[in-house]
Amino acid sequence: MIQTQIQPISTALASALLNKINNKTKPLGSLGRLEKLALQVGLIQDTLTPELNKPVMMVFAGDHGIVQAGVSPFPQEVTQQMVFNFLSGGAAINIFSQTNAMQVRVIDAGVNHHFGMVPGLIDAKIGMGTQNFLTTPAMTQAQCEQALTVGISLAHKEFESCSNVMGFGEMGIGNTSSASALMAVLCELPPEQCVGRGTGLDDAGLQKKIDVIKAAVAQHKLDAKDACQVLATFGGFEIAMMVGAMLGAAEKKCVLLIDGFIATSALLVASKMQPEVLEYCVFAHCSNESGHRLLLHYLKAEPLLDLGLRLGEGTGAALAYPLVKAAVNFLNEMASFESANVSQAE
Ligand SMILES: Cc1cc2ncn([C@H]3O[C@H](COP(=O)(O)O)[C@@H](O)[C@H]3O)c2cc1C
Ligand SMILES: O=C(O)c1cccnc1
Repeated sequence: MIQTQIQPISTALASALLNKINNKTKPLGSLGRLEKLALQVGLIQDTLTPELNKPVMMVFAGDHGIVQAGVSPFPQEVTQQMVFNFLSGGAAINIFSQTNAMQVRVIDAGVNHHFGMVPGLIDAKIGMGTQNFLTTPAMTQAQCEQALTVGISLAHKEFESCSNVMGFGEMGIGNTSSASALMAVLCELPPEQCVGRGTGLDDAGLQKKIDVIKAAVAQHKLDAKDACQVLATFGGFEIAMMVGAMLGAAEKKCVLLIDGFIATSALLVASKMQPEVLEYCVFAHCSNESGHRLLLHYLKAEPLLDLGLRLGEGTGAALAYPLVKAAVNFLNEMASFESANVSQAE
């Protein structure tokens, strides 16, 4: 059903890259995580001189029927209001992307609003928000497949316009509930460990959200191995499209910048479909959303930043991008012991 073929990254240049890194004018290993990043990007691009071109931040927006169960403190219309905010450049993701020279794409994957022709908005609407997954699957298999296919082609389009580094962000009131349900089923974990306060639920709100996710997981009795069905049942249109875009980007050997809890839940789904996608990922940060740390641990991912963010939109991914750039730049531009005439350790 998935039309992507992701190659495992070639390790042919691993020792040459390590050699290049180790010969830079610094004590062995002293650039820590940046050295691992430089190696990863070199391997992804299969070159000793990687380049990061046209970084793009793809922000997928969609609405969620599960909001009817009272799982978010914010009303659903915030999703469409934030889409307008993204388009006029006023959201956190606009500011951080601009800070780091990343282009922002705003994609309507399934917001419950008729936008009509709005300049700058990519119309990829699958539906007017999902169904309430407490009672029925969030979307049909056909809608899920359509979202995946469109996501793949959006990433391919960016690659064809010369982008080889892509960040993934989202907007959708209620989507931490989707992400929690996806995590609980696919990681086979108790919902309590996967549910957090989202945009700021109080203790009673959190307990209610846990009860809702528990009831939904119990109601659908899904097979953890059927990632497509799990995605269709609990996903949002923006999450499903992000899954497709991640697979499409990895197929083209791009560097993927993975944001917070929701983007990581999309990657979890993608990794169940094609595990090789993980080799292309840079895990930007650990969100304060309860569940993200455990999800990262499950994926054996080491996040770069831990800033107490809990926003989404791609903000963590945009903030981590300069570290990836710094890694590539040191690999390409830093002097070696030989070129700078510096003595090595004895
Ligand atoms: C103004 C505003 C801007 C946001 N930007 C991202 N989110 C984040 O919060 C939402 C998920 O939280 P929950 O599941 O609790 O609704 C998503 O839209 C996510 O991107 C926002 C939320 C709000 C209110
Ligand atoms: O980590 C995230 O992506 C997140 C956390 C809380 C609310 N929205 C997004």
